[in-house]
Amino acid sequence: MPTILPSRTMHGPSQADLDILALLTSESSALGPLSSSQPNHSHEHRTPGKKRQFPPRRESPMDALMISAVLAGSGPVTRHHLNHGISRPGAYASCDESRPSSPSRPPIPSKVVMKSHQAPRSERLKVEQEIKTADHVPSSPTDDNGVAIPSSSRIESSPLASRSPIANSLSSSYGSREISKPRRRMSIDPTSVTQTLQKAASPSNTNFFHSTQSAIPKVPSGRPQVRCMARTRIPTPHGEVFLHLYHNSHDNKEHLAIVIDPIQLSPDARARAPKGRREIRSQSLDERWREGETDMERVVRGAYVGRLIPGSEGQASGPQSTRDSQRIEEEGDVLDGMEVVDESDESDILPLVRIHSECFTGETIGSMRCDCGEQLDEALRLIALSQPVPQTSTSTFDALPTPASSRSPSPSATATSSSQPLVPGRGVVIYLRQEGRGIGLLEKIRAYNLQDLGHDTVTANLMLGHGADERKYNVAAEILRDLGLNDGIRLLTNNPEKVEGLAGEGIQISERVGMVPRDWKCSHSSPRRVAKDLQGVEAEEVEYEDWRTRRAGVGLIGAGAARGPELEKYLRTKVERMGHLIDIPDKI
Ligand SMILES: Nc1nc2c(ncn2[C@@H]2O[C@H](COP(=O)(O)OP(=O)(O)OP(=O)(O)O)[C@@H](O)[C@H]2O)c(=O)[nH]1
Repeated sequence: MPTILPSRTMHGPSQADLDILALLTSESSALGPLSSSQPNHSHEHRTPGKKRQFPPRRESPMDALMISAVLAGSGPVTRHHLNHGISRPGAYASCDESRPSSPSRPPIPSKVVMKSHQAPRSERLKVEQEIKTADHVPSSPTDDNGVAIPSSSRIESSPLASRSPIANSLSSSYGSREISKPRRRMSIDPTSVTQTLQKAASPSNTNFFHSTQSAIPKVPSGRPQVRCMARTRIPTPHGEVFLHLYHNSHDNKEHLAIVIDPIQLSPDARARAPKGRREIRSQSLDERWREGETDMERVVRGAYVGRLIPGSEGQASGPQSTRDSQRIEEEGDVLDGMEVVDESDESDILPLVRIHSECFTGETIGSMRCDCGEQLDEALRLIALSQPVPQTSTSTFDALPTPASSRSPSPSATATSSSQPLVPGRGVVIYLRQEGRGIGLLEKIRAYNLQDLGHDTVTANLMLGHGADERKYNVAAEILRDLGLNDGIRLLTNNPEKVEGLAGEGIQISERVGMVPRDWKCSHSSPRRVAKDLQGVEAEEVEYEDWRTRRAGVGLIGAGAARGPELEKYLRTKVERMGHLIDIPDKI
């Protein structure tokens, strides 16, 4: 009877099949022997009680990447294809694939193909060399003061123009990402200004602007120098503010000033403010940084007036002295040899100032170990609050701390109780990077653990070998001076050391305003308790005021949802332009 062979046997293995089988099962195979060809350990000589000896493990030179690529029929792959991707054209574009607006997209092949994003190293080095040569400017141009203008400060008309054809062609074939290095086109990084300042600074100020980041900053003997490097408008729950970033010659921290000055932003606020009110502006930002700087350079660093409008070029500010004399001339205050009316004498509220020290835990993760987050929020709210102009001149107020002044009413209380017309609030939060009262975050975290063992904040600091409070206020004083806020401010604090520290640096503090925790305000002025005795609309109003005080800001963790057209645009851009993995809802 004929034997019925399985179909595979009927066709019989080809010579190629047999060769592959031989290769895979041989001892020298890269994949190692198959189980059927495992060495038979039963033949090994085994001494009783001794562990069995296995031959040394052989690492396969093949890896999953290679195997899957080979199986997908993508041609030769080696493990040295670092930075080469296995990708289908159109990969990462799952949304785009279904988009009707991309009909020109080529059909997606089912086969995976290898696509190199990188040229061979020798060619890449060649391109880099080309670019370096193209960027090299043999003789550095100088500004009018003879100070060399570094390449970072020059506007380059056409960065690719001076490259050789080979660099340009390689640039296009490899994509600009690989070959173009980040380049600055405007003098927003004022290296030349640094040099100018270094000239002006005392010889000991060689670390000004920290040209060597790793160097331990030297503390100059005199007052620290500060410079506002940039400012920008930020919309907040308390209105729009101008964030100023400062560098200084004392430490290598970037301290900040959050300026609230609505007259710079809204004609309505300007109209409501007393006529002589001056804008709070940084002198160091507004001054000329180098000869020939352009308006656009000034606008980009924030030295502009009013607000920036999309599509416009912005109106660059002039150096402050020029602006002031221009303003006086425009307003007709200078009349040949006649009396000059100083409008600044007109009654106005003094700027409210808060010197705030950084607190990552309180401000970022909403730690309830301290009220720093709330204080920051509350300070901005109080500064932005419209208030009546005080009846008596504040300049006669005793500024120095007294027990009575620590209970000084907050501006909100004054604002709501008075029937006087209100003027827009103004002032600044100086945000000092003095985490943990100057000991830094690491040490503060350690201090928290000691506090968890029962010690208070001061003892914990001392146990770690620190002072109870290691903060200084000299940089803050210089920032206030730069903003023109050194001759009469209201200081928002309960901390007498701050008052003394600032006064010692020459800042004239006309009044101290208490920084009352919101919860205390609620329970001590007891709107809820009062509400219990009230009925109807009145009770609702008191309760609403209580809620409003507690939830004054929406920026803090757990305090509510941030919302607004600018935030919406920001989120949309992240999704549409930057590929963030989140769907934009139909209706925001
Ligand atoms: N070392 C240490 N620092 C803390 C602790 N809790 C908060 N801080 C820091 O304290 C600083 C805030 O200082 P506070 O003493 O709360 O307040 P203040 O600014 O001196 O005083 P006010 O102006 O009245 O608010 C921030 O830098 C916080 O990081 C703590 O437990 N230990």
